[in-house]
Amino acid sequence: MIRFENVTKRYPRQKHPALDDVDINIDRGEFVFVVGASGSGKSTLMRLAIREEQVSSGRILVGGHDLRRMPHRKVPQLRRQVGTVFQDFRLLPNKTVSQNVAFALQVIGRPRRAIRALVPETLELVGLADMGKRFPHELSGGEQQRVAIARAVVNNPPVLLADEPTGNLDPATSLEIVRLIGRIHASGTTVVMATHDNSIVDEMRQRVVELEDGVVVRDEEAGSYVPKVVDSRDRDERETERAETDDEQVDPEDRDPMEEAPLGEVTADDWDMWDDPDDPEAHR
Ligand SMILES: Nc1ncnc2c1ncn2[C@@H]1O[C@H](COP(=O)(O)OP(=O)(O)OP(=O)(O)O)[C@@H](O)[C@H]1O
Repeated sequence: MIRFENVTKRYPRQKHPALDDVDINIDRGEFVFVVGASGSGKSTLMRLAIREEQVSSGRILVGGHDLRRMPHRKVPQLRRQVGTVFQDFRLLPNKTVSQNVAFALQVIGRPRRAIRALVPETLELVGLADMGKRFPHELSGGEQQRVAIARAVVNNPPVLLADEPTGNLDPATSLEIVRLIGRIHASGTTVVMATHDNSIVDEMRQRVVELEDGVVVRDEEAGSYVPKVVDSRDRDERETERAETDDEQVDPEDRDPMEEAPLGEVTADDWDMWDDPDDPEAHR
């Protein structure tokens, strides 16, 4: 379903690659935790999988489609097949809970009748049946994350990517969120979740891929996670390196030429691309 083949990602002017020769094969229906210390490359892996970034070398296949060769106009189509959830929820503050979830369907042109049915159904799935009329600021962090999850799955994508979805939540709420994602997985969705929260990894007992400085150092079925204590000098050096880069202007030459395409560009016939009958890889 998602295949990273010898993937290396170098950011401009960084001494070390963020990902270095990474090989991971995620089959349809799997639940995979991507773990590792801060800066190990987890978010980079996620961003590459939705083509927010491009690989420096190697290739990534999602549903059999080589992301390097995917035309720009197909990127919104890819992102409709891969629901995403982030640490900071990213809800639209001026829209209600229902409107936030409905918006994900409106931008892809789903008919009003379908939206009216799907939104309450999905809010019920995430345990927010009675909160459709509230605004994000009237919700707890855990509730906001449930809305974000509802928005990510309302279109029933085959894949859910969650990048530190519990990073802003207390331990009890984190567990509720990861159990909710577990239920979504049980209904057939392939889930990839980046985290450095060992308690949720240990609770779920799913496959664990561990990154260290951009390299896969462990790939284990039903794994657990014992975070390594990072030498504070190493961490300080890395943070300084990152800060120096952030201060610099990015040369336009170094920018990803495939900037994010607006979701509104998607047309109905783009759906065909996902299940390409001529593509032997598409159903892996
Ligand atoms: N846009 C960027 N430009 C330059 N370097 C970057 C960029 N994004 C990430 N990096 C560098 O790539 C490496 C991997 O970062 P990444 O954000 O993928 O790690 P992470 O494991 O997700 O960390 P965290 O858990 O703190 O989010 C780090 O050294 C980081 O400084």
